[in-house]
Amino acid sequence: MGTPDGHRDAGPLRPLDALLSETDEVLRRGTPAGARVWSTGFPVLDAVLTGGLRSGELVLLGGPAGHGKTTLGMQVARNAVAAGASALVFSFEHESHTLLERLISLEAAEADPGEVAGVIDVRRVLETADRGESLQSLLGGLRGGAQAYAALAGYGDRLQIHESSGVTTTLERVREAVARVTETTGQAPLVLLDYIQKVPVDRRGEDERVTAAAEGLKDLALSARVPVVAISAADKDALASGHRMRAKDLRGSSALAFEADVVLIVNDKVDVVSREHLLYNLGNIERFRAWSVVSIEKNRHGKAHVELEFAKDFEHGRFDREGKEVNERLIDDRVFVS
Ligand SMILES: Nc1ncnc2c1ncn2[C@@H]1O[C@H](COP(=O)(O)OP(=O)(O)OP(=O)(O)O)[C@@H](O)[C@H]1O
Repeated sequence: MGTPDGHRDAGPLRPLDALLSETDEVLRRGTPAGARVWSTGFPVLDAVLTGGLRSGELVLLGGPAGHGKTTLGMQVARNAVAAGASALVFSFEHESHTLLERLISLEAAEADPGEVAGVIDVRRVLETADRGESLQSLLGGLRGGAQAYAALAGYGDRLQIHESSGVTTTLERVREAVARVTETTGQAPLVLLDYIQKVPVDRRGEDERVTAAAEGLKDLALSARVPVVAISAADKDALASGHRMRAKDLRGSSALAFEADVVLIVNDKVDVVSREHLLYNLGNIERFRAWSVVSIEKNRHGKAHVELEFAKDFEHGRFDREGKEVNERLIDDRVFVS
């Protein structure tokens, strides 16, 4: 039986000689024989991840509330689609029209990083329209709107948003939707799930539920040969001020960190730089507020404990793609609190 990326399904047991000839056969067909790789669209992040996100991987994206997890996840999904792949977003948090408003502005800014319409401009135009005008014509009135509309329309069904429910969107429904998108678009999608603690699982305690959800998503990544990027909420204690969020602060953290292949934690730079950078140059506080630090805390196929920084452009629902390694010393855990 064939699989989405052309590997022959020989069942779970693989003698080495069969594995060698199977790999040889795949290569001779002109197909890559390893995992499929989805570029994140962020060159420095791709470099750390040795190319991008891989089929079979569970990637956790954590961080304190409101610090850009959804923004980063949506941008990675959009970048994959812009590069010709497909993506499926399970959104337990936002309605699809809210994500569409962000996507329109993000797309406009990606085409022209100048003074294009922000998310708020897009929302205002859509919410106040009352003359029966078409979406294309409304967006045509916004700077960058026409290009954004054309790009999004061009993606067609390769980007799909699933308005998920913490009651009915079980792992089984997630699995079915991935299979459906694979079938209709002809390619296995990058999967973004926002967020893992919302997936309904029939277990008692929170840790048990998160464990079951993480196991289920890892299993899905392997069996459907897709990367699953799961956004994760922080534990209550980690939300206290003066704390650098780490993988151990994710809700249900022990199972999450164990199951995940890659763990990315987003923090505001101003919250995580060592205090000497703030004390002796007060201008740094304002400068650091404009940046987020993405810490690669776990990376099964490459270097871990790398700190990257990206300029925020939340006004356009995005981060600047040209990030870099953080130069400043970061605090380890607890910040100095006077
Ligand atoms: N139009 C806008 N202009 C500027 N900032 C905005 C705009 N819209 C949203 N933001 C900010 O962007 C930030 C990132 O939002 P995002 O939804 O990505 O965060 P998150 O980490 O996923 O949050 P949560 O944990 O609440 O889901 C938020 O702090 C929000 O206040």
